[in-house]
Amino acid sequence: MAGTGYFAAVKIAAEKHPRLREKTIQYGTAGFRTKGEELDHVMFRMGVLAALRSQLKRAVIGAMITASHNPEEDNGVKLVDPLGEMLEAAWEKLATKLANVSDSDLPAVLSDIVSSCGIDTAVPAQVFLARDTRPSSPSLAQAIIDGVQAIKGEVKDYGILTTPQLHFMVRCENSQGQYGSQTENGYYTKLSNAFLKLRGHEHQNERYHPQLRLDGANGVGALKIKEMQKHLNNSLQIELFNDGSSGKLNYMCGADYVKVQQTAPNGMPKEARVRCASFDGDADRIVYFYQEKNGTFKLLDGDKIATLVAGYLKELVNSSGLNINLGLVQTAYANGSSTSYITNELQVPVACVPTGVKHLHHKALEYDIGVYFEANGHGTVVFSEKIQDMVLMAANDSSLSKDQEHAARRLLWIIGLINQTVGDAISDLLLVETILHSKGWSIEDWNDAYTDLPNRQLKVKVKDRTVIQTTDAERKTTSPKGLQEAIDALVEKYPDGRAFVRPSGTEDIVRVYAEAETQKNADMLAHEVSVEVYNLAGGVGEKPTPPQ
Ligand SMILES: CC(=O)N[C@H]1[C@@H](OP(=O)(O)O)O[C@H](CO)[C@@H](O)[C@@H]1O
Ligand SMILES: [Mg+2]
Repeated sequence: MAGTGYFAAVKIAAEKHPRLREKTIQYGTAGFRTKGEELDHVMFRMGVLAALRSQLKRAVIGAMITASHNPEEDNGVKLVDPLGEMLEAAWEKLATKLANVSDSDLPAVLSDIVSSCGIDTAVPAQVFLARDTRPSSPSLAQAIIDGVQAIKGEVKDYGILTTPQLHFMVRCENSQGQYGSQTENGYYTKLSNAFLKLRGHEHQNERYHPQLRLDGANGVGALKIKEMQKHLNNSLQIELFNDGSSGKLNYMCGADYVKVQQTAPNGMPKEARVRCASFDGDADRIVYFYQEKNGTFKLLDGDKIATLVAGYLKELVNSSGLNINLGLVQTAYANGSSTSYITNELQVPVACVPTGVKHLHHKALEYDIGVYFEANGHGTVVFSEKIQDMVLMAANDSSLSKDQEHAARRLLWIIGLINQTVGDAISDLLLVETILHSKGWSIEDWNDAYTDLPNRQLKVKVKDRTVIQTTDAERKTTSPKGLQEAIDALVEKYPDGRAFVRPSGTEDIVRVYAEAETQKNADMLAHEVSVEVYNLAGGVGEKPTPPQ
């Protein structure tokens, strides 16, 4: 087993990447994320850690440099586990510890990790590396490379990729090609082949038109959708805006801006009834939107995508006659109308889990086919191995009826179209376009399936947000005393009222969510709940002010 001596080379390499500030940094739900200039030592150390994890798992580990929807000056890093999933929770703690130790303690802490995890340092280490388009990313990538090489690991540097593309590469490599080929071209080919088969020869179908306007958030998604388009044989015509040629990354554009501000991004024409979509800065989220004739903005977020996808998969499963259990996973932020629609109209079981993609992904794996989406537009579908084999057999089983075989074949192609590792804006876009095309729907038809309940999200600053403790997938509070009773009494006053509060995992605030029959009531309920949080959970600064 390696003692601190083994890490002497790390100590020397680390001198190029010193920890300049005492500031503590945490591996949160989305990895490390802060100003780009504060991350050099963190990247170096994550390079070392990724290499050690590669040795432990005897598999390739991914390192993605991105700060997603954050401003351009920010940056961050997320590590990717062998099957393309997010880093295991126990290692998030190790990552936090390693990022925060002093330079001189680095060898000792690494040595501890090696012995407590039982890592064989003689195993070759390999790390797949990629970055988004931020100006700080190239030098941070070099810091990761230095980290991996400090313990003689090997790096495959993909340069610029979307986050889900890197997850895809890691999965392909560790599945010995079963999932696809671990190149950019392999990614485009796999998804576009499936898309073109699903689309057939007709590009237009009833009220579906193959024209889409896309807001690329001035980020990596814009570059990569252009590449994907080359493989689509003009069957989908994407008009790209905010492509990064002049605008700033995520500035007044991108999926997060559109979802949170409930408005169209800058830099795009405002034309009624045109189908539009928006990617976030690293292209792992997507939302759709359009303007009504009277100018009203309509958002089709992760809940709308989830219901569209779950409904379509349910139809295919029924037509195929296969015995498959299909479920949908949401969080408490899912609009109440979407949950009723899925449960009552689509008759698909719904599970609710705490916020954070890893919780959704984990729960979705319990179903044969698990669909999951956060309201903000991050989501995908996962298929069990057993079901993938069953669908493959059925798609080639000539003893089945024509309808059954046809449905099984479409299911098979859908499996090929989906990036199962993580939410993927490009793959989700192609999936939504496939379903709308198949149904012959305009974006308005899609939106008409159910009407969202008006809702409001607010933030409250408190001294210590950990005083708020929750249960029941964050839908109820257990502390501080009296808060849940107060929320219940407020909710009671409003028809279709629902409200909950939880401490954010990414910001130092408490989030308040409320929905009700009218926007006015949703705004009022959210405000009243905020006041209770402020009073009972140690609010700081100005008291929440009532809605105008
Ligand atoms: C209400 C909301 O949108 N919360 C977001 C946000 O988490 P918070 O813990 O709520 O800050 O960031 C997470 C990571 O990106 C994302 O998974 C989640 O959906
Ligand atoms: Mg993102």
